[in-house]
Amino acid sequence: MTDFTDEELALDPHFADQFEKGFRPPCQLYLISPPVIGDDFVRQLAEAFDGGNVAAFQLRLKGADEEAVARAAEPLQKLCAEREVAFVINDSIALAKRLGADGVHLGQGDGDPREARKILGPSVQIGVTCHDSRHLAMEAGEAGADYVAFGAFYPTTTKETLYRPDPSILSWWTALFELPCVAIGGITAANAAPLVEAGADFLAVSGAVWSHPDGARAGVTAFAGVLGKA
Ligand SMILES: Cc1ncc(COP(=O)(O)OP(=O)(O)O)c(N)n1
Ligand SMILES: Cc1nc(C(=O)O)sc1CCOP(=O)(O)O
Ligand SMILES: [Mg+2]
Repeated sequence: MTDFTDEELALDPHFADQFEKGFRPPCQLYLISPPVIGDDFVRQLAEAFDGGNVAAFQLRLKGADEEAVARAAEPLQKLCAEREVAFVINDSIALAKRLGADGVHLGQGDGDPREARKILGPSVQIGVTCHDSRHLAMEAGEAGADYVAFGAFYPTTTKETLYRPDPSILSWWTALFELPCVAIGGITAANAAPLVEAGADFLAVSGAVWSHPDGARAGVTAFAGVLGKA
């Protein structure tokens, strides 16, 4: 654990200089699977992809054992490859390695990003949960993460959450660092605008897509109006 405060890090020009300032692409959608999926989920995911541009898909099956996640992953990973959507495994560096996933998402208790990099190599995307903490985000950047995730910005029934960042953490991050930031937690097409305006590079969304009353395709399409409008 690096021993310095948020304030010290924020003022450290060397740390900030690790990331070149430059062009930020428009905010994109990062789709998170429901925590439990049925046999029909490949079709639902294809429908979601038909609804608009999705940059990444995270397979997040909480409580399922590795074999079950690996079985579920096979057709989903194939579909993602066909649609040029990055396929990200939640929680498990070992499973991401075994499947040849495009990325792994690590919570604060899911493993060390430096260890993940050693195991997965330079081209696999490593994301790190940073809750509402500038300090955790700077540590993740220093450890070689490819993105940092802040949340939960809004109440959500998908996961029990303890943190509620202000959108200004996104503008603070993007003003200092080129490393992409992800906003997550209770995000809908109706409440996403402040996050996009604050500089989120990705909106990570689950419930608003999978529980959309008109289906997952409409759930993705609903975000078209707010994405990239900062
Ligand atoms: C993009 C993204 N951000 C945050 C999380 C949450 O990760 P974690 O804190 O490890 O919680 P679980 O998702 O494992 O319950 C995420 N999965 N994806
Ligand atoms: C998986 C997850 N992580 C969060 C965090 O705050 O780190 S919130 C969350 C749930 C995301 O699903 P929904 O879009 O349905 O709220
Ligand atoms: Mg996790």
